[in-house]
Amino acid sequence: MLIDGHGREVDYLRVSVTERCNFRCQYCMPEKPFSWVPREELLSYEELFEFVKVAIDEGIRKVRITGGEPLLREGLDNFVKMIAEYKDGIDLALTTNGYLLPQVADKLAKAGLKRINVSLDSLKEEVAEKIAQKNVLKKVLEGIQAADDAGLKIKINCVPMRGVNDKELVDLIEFCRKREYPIRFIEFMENEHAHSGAKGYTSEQIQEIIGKDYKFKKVERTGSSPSQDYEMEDGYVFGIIEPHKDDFCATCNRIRLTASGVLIPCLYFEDAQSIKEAIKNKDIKKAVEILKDVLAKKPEKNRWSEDSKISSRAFYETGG
Ligand SMILES: Nc1nc2c(ncn2[C@@H]2O[C@H](COP(=O)(O)OP(=O)(O)OP(=O)(O)O)[C@@H](O)[C@H]2O)c(=O)[nH]1
Ligand SMILES: C[S@@+](CC[C@H](N)C(=O)[O-])C[C@H]1O[C@@H](n2cnc3c(N)ncnc32)[C@H](O)[C@@H]1O
Ligand code: SF4
Ligand code: SF4
Repeated sequence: MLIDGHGREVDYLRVSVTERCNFRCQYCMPEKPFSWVPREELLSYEELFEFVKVAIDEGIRKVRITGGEPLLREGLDNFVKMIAEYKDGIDLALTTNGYLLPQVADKLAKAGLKRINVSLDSLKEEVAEKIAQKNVLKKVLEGIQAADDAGLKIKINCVPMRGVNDKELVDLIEFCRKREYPIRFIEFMENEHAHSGAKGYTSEQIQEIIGKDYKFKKVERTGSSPSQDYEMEDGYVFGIIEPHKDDFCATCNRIRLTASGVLIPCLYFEDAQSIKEAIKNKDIKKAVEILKDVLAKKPEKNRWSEDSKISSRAFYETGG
């Protein structure tokens, strides 16, 4: 079992397999072109898997593959298979923008993937294009359908943006309710990499918008999810991820590994340590040592309310 410096059990590893992306979402990426970390600096799937094995052996029970856009990295189904076959009962999931799912959903399900969280910010072609800076909606919707047909459990993530998709929250809820997908609205987290004009909503404002059309009540928090759930009168549950608060940090159960081997103890903190050399040298003892040290130094909660209101972490690098 992995216990952090605040006595919390950490059993959730988020692994980013690439920082590259085929979208340029205005809340995540800069307007100006920028260069990626060179490919040779990334860990191979075999190397990432070496660390995943170490982490599972030490007590990780939930692994989420993310990015950038994880489906851009070739051979992802093999990576999924390696993890799925390593140990029974691992909650193995993926977070994706969905664009490439039509081609790969079935392969991923066959490889052992169980769950998939898809970002869907709009049901209008031109709005989706404005957010992603690319005409994406048709492929994303096909991708969600392909994942559903492949038997994957689906959740939808949406970042409400001021003056962009804020008129569509109810339509998005209806889309998800019909298909029995939970939807989570994520408060836009201000960060140095997002488009300069990007503005989001607080949880209270999101509730106010949804409250014009629905009655709902807060669901008591259980487990470690950062999402605060709300139940509608017919029992449909949607969530709001409220990163500007820190109440969910008390039950934080997660750490993050970037594609270049950096182990990040908290979404908000600059402190991180690399496991790259240890893994490349097949020094498992050292990898475990670094993992435990990162956990020992894991902060108690985010410092959003104390520090500057802009995070310097890039979401496409940490995997969200
Ligand atoms: N502040 C904060 N936000 C988080 C954390 N984990 C996830 N989020 C936010 O929630 C978004 C969606 O997360 P997902 O990738 O869907 O993963 P998840 O919410 O753990 O998914 P489930 O396993 O289905 O509960 C992330 O991109 C972040 O914006 C966290 O530890 N802290
Ligand atoms: C970084 S993306 C990586 C996976 C995949 N490309 C996707 O978009 O689902 C993971 C999640 O981070 C969220 N995200 C990115 N930038 C964000 C921001 N500034 N504020 C809140 N959520 C953000 C996205 O909406 C997405 O749900
Ligand atoms: S949120 Fe996901 S899809 Fe959008 S730019 Fe960031 S990594 Fe790409
Ligand atoms: S903000 Fe940091 S401490 Fe809080 S839940 Fe996220 S990773 Fe954990």
